[in-house]
Amino acid sequence: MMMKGDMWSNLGSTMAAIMFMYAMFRQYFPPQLQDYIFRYSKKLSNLMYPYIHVTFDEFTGERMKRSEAFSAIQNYLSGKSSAFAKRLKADVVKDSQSLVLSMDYDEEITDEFKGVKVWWAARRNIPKAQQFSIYPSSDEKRYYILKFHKRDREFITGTYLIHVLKQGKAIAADNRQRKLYSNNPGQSWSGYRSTKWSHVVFEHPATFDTLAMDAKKKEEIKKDLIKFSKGKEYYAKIGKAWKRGYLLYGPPGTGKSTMIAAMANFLNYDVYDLELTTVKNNIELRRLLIETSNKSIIVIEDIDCSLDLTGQREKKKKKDENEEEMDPISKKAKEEEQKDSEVTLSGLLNFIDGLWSACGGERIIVFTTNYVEKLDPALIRRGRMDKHIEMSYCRFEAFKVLAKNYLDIELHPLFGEISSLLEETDMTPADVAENLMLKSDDDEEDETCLKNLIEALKDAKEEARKKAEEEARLKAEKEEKEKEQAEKEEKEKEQSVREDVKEDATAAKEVKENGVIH
Ligand SMILES: Nc1ncnc2c1ncn2[C@@H]1O[C@H](COP(=O)(O)OP(=O)(O)OP(=O)(O)O)[C@@H](O)[C@H]1O
Ligand SMILES: [Mg+2]
Repeated sequence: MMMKGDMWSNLGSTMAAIMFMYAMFRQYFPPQLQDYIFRYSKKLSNLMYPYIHVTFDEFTGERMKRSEAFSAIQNYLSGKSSAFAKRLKADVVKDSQSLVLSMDYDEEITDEFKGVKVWWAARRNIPKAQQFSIYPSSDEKRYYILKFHKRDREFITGTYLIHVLKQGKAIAADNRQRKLYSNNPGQSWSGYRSTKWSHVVFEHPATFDTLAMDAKKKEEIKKDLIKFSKGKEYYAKIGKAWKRGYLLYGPPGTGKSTMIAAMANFLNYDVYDLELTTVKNNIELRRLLIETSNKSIIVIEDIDCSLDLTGQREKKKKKDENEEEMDPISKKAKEEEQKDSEVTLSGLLNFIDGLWSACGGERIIVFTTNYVEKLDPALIRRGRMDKHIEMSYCRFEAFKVLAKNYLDIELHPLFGEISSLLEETDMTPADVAENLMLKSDDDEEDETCLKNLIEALKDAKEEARKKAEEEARLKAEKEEKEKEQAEKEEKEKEQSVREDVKEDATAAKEVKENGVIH
């Protein structure tokens, strides 16, 4: 057995021999010959080293989009790593209830597929200046390296990598925790991985089952969404970008935002809630669009309030009382933040269907508004907003959904009265729902709720009647006043005509008598 001391002395003498040979080589061989020898020794080592390395960077392209391949590989390897790697990183996913393990940096694992062996390694490059920071660096570069034998090149590039991507995407779909993104005005775009979108986990409980609206209309929307989500080939065939625009309009409290949540839950999509008033200009708008991911709904709420259709935005600036006392840097940052947005209608139209809007695909764009008539026709024409959905006041069909959800009843003797009241009165689903909220666990409460609703509907009906009466009275008053004014004007006109005729007659008489013309 070799002793420790022997081993070190052997290693030392081998190193010394190599260094001696290198020095001889530099001294006695001419530079051209050195080059030649280097080139051939490299070729020789390539011949002797039979492996190929492929790198998969986390961020790719000029705009530094997160690579789909990287994410898929990460997911694929997470399953393998938890079984084989010795050092793992842990992450919480899916309602914070399960842990996903992935291999740690500088760790390597072996994978085997159809009898072919490959090696995967996770690496990262930390910029020198930040190597000693305790916080994760935003410029850190992460990548995976795949190593395989060169004889397997065709199999790996043709079959294995496709298998990895497919599996990775399937695992991602299983673990997917949906997100609600919002654009953050404070955040900067410095650092190549930063984004203005910040997110929280999307956990809205609304579904199409709980959405109160006409059943036929609901089915139609669901069908439309399914057709869209399965339409990749169809959209490619007809040469259209894979996206669809929905315009939801109706009075406040009729379920427009609830519908968006139901759509996202139905399709399992992320939601990007775009606050247009904080977007500085069209370029920033385009960049925000590019940074959205596939399978997402981009929402612009109250579009009529966020964009003045002449191209100028509403002035929102309020003078901050403390602004005078601020130091110059904070003041500049504040001014920058408060600057009026310069997003124009044409910028928004470009966002919806310009060339950039086609990057990625599988996106739904939803606009909501309370006043559809205020919108520029160019914004809502078919092709941009493909489907217009009116969210209206609660009628009996919608009420039945709410009664089932809130009180768990499908039939009740009071339904008849409620039905006719709902046909005569405009009450929003939000108001109906409020009346159906149980105030205690008492079983008798169902009936109390329905009676309360009937009272509320009667009050609303009475109020609407009074309002209509008042409006009719005001209208009649206005018409009476207009009539009086018109009569007065008519009389004055007649009077002035009469006076003119009289004056003319006097003048004619004077001419006749004196031959004078005034
Ligand atoms: N159609 C509906 N089905 C079920 N619940 C509804 C419906 N409409 C309204 N609601 C209830 O009323 C509340 C308010 O609705 P929502 O925020 O979706 O209205 P909105 O149309 O987006 O209003 P706004 O125009 O003010 O944004 C929701 O939390 C929901 O509980
Ligand atoms: Mg809303």
